[in-house]
Amino acid sequence: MSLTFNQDKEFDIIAIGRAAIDLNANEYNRPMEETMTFTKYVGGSPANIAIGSSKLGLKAGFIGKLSKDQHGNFIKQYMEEKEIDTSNMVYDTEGHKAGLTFTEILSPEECSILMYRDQVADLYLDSTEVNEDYIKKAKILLVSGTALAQSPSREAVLLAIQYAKKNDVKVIFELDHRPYTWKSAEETAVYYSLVAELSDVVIGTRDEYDVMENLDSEGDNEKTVQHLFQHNTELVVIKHGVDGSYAYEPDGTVHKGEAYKTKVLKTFGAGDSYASAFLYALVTGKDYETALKFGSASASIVVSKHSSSEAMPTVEEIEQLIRERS
Ligand SMILES: Nc1ncnc2c1ncn2[C@@H]1O[C@H](COP(=O)(O)OP(=O)(O)O)[C@@H](O)[C@H]1O
Ligand SMILES: O=C(O)C[C@@H](O)[C@H](O)C(=O)COP(=O)(O)O
Repeated sequence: MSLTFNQDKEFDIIAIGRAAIDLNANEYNRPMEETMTFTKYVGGSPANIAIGSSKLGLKAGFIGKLSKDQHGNFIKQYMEEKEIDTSNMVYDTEGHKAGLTFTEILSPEECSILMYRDQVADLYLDSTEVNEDYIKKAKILLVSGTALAQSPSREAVLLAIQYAKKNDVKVIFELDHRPYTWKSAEETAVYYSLVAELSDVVIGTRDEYDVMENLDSEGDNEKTVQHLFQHNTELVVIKHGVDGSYAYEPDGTVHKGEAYKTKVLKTFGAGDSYASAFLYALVTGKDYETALKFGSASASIVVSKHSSSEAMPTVEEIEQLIRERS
């Protein structure tokens, strides 16, 4: 049984949350202390997913707040160049800045990100800036967990979810846990659980589900999915890095997705590229096994490249990789 989407909707996906700046180390395979130059890309998990979706041919929109400066302008211009609707991206008027993510590539397997997110504009998105008439036009509302970290963004996202559920819009919750802006593990677990239980699809790594369940050790996938299926969830995706990923259905069916090995330049970007291609496959009516392949292939392509957003692949690139590895 596959998820169904209202095909009469104008947008395939509307994402809500941060659109920020990635600054990826040019001198890599060394500590960031030794990196002297960076390349600037648009970043922010929901923005990356919207960009990836648009590159795959989906009609994508975005709800978010931008800094009123050159960074905000760069983000908006880039997303418009990628044919994302930015009519519901608003500029901050209180001097809040764009989120900056500096990336460190110590080695292909050892990467870390340094996020500057204090008082960032995206967390000041207000409920009055969330438009029901916009959200109702979408097949999917993509919610990023980090947007729940602080008010007023938190309430804006909860309102967006209410609008989605009222208007036959599927809610996809990408857990996207970034500890930097949360006050406590307990608070994170409360809001992650609340939103996951409201969502039609939940996507995350095993570690992120452990955060949602406030566990000190690795949790059990079966227990995770059984809890979520007692609520509104129709599909649970649990990612395990290079070990692959699983898609769980309420009837007990489990689908396994293998990672496609590649020459890794950096490990970040995997999750956002995975999500955009996985959702592309779902929205275009492919089965879950194919959706897992699309997600894994997209991630494999992006981890072999320098950026997350700019590196998002086309359908042809994904299908070619799947064919080559079959
Ligand atoms: N080193 C890698 N090589 C190839 N594919 C990878 C690699 N790391 C991750 N992937 C793919 O990307 C998916 C998501 O990666 P994962 O690390 O689980 O999520 P996130 O990037 O959100 O932390 C994995 O299930 C796998 O298919
Ligand atoms: O989400 C962010 O703010 C940072 C991203 O822009 C960055 O590209 C990244 O870390 C993506 O990693 P992923 O979650 O593995 O896709």
